[in-house]
Amino acid sequence: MAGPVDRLTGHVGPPPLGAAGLPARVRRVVDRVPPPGILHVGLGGFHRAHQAVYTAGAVAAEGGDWGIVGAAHRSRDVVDALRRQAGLYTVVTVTGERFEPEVIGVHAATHVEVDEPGATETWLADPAIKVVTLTVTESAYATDSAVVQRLARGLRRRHRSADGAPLSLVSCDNLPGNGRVLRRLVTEVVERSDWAERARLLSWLESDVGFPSSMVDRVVPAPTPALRQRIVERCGYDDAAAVAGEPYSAWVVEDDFPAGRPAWERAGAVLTGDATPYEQVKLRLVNAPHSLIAWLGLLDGVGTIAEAVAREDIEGAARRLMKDDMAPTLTPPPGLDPAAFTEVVLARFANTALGHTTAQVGSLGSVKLAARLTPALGVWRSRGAVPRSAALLTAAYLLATVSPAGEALGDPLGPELRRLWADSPTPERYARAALGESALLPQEIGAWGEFAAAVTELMGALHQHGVPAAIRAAVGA
Ligand SMILES: NC(=O)C1=CN([C@@H]2O[C@H](COP(=O)(O)OP(=O)(O)OC[C@H]3O[C@@H](n4cnc5c(N)ncnc54)[C@H](O)[C@@H]3O)[C@@H](O)[C@H]2O)C=CC1
Ligand SMILES: O=P(O)(O)OC[C@H]1O[C@](O)(CO)[C@@H](O)[C@@H]1O
Repeated sequence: MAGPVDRLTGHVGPPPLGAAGLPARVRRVVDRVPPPGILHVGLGGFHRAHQAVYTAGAVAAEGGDWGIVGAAHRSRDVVDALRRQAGLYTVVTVTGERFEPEVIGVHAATHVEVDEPGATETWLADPAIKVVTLTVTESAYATDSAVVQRLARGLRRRHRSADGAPLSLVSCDNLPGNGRVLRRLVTEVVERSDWAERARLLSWLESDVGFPSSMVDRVVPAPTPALRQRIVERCGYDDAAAVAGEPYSAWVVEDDFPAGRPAWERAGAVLTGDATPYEQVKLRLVNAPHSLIAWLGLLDGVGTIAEAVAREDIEGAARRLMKDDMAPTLTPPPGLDPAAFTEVVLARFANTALGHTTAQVGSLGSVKLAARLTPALGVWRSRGAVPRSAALLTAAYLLATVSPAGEALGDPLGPELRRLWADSPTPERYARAALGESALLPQEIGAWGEFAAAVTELMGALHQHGVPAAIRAAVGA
């Protein structure tokens, strides 16, 4: 089938995905979209290239009614595309040499929450839904967030109308103990409510609702128009919901599913009793260096993670952060060697085909630092030793946020930090104000004099002498 005709040029565009059969080189993972069994909140790129891929693999291997209902928050783009494409979209695995498209078709329904208020709650109350997954960014984890409020209301409806059918909610955001955090937040919303059935609802949450923690890992940059164009060229169809990701992918999930789950292990996921050691490794040996590379790169005007890590000084700084300051705070899961893992991570970041921008990884800095850095700092403080690369990470964040690139990073603390910088535009005064007064680090760490001194010194080096000199000052390299 031909695609749309351009009214000005008469040019016939490529057909949309789903309008005709797939080219032989593009595999469709599941033959038919399964009936709904999972509700996913946050229909972003990561979900499409991670949890949906594992679910497609599980359904292909073992079947099951595990179709996904995808809830987008505000943007219609992905929902409209998936509706047009009968739930199909392409995930392309990319490296410099590889371009491997696969078509996923597990989304049974989609909606946009702001356009269809109540739709997420209605699905949550439906006993066909046995699992809820979430990728809503770290900043949505607060009792007053729309996501958490909506989940609490939906669970209340389920408790009433579906006779309390059990289910599990799986956070797939990068937070330590993400399942426990989510359980605590939902519980707090119910506790503070004036709902008459509050006590019964709380005991049902305790007994019948699982909140497994999970470790998620795959670099999935925001999709670009260039990716869409490449798919037209390579696959012969247009796909407005396509997404690209690296070959590496991991998912470790606590096996707490009272109503059952897809056979995700058949697609490579690890089901475990405790995801904590995996989460710690992920946050400290993947996310923390990712952030350091992003902020150092941003300070030097470097656009992508791959370009930044191609610089020997920045790669060296990331390696030292992992080796000196992060690995010694970990109890890794059996079989994981932090030194070998470090090299795997650096090679992943060097993937030039991803085009993962320093601005994307550098966004929402204060929220990410709380998950990626603060717990390790607590360990160092109790040992009485100052982690120098972690101080460089903090200094790079603080300066990048007040740099010309800073405003676009969308950090909730950004406006306050820019005000502090405007009031005290020297590294010394700014560092003191930022570490002392803001909610950047918990008070006990913000008030850790030796760490603050190292941050101040390294911010001075970054500001006056630039990135390479500051890296040398941090670790003597
Ligand atoms: N992109 C990646 O490589 C990885 C992402 N993640 C996690 O997934 C999260 C999302 O990443 P992407 O999908 O790449 O980002 P994205 O920007 O493509 O998607 C974010 C999604 O979150 C939704 N969202 C944000 N605030 C919301 C709210 N208040 N209510 C409902 N939905 C809300 C948005 O609608 C959007 O669908 C990350 O913040 C991270 O926690 C984890 C590992 C890898
Ligand atoms: O969340 P960020 O910092 O934008 O980074 C992109 C993603 O790449 C990863 O580090 C790789 O899994 C994710 O954890 C992270 O979310």
